[in-house]
Amino acid sequence: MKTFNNEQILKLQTGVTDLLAAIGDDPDRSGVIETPERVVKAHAEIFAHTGETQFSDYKLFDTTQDADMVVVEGIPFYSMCEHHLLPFFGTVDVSYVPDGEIIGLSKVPRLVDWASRRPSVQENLTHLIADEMQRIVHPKGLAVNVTARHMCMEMRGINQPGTQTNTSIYRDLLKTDTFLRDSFARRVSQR
Ligand SMILES: Nc1nc2c(ncn2[C@@H]2O[C@H](COP(=O)(O)OP(=O)(O)OP(=O)(O)O)[C@@H](O)[C@H]2O)c(=O)[nH]1
Repeated sequence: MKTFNNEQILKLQTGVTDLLAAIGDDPDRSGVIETPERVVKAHAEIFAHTGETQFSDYKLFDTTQDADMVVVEGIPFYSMCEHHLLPFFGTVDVSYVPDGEIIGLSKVPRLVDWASRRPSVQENLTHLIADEMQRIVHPKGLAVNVTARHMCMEMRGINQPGTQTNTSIYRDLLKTDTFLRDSFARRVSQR
């Protein structure tokens, strides 16, 4: 969780109070009187890694099994669209072919969580996860697949509940080796 300083807390609380007043609500009514404080706490979690450029909570291990493909699939994520500050959420699938080193398995969902907790768009989230996997593991091949629902498309605007969006990145062996690429694509499409 992020720790906001006093100036940030005051700005956030004032912003929420002003927003409530601006939409025609009464910021002093009992139901919302503590809302600015709650929103600060919620934002400290939701936007915990805003501005951070490198994921650091990982461990690597040596391996000699460098021909195998590792897949961590169906990792849930929740993020916030940077255009409307509304949630987008779904699942991430990550696959890589190690080149002498493997990452601790739990660190892949941790990386996804780290990347998600900032204002973003789905394409940039997909790239951030891929670029950090690349930097950390230096794999022979890498694939990242993100499937999401966007509340900015469901509860407003075009108003299309259930629409799913998909973004994917394939690099090196996972792009050029048809067996590896197709087996990853088949796994994630069958889920
Ligand atoms: N490519 C991409 N677009 C996104 C994402 N999240 C939101 N958007 C889009 O950002 C666009 C913003 O367009 P604008 O025309 O500036 O905003 P708007 O008037 O609210 O657009 P509508 O949603 O069409 O009503 C919309 O088309 C959204 O669907 C995302 O993760 N990736």
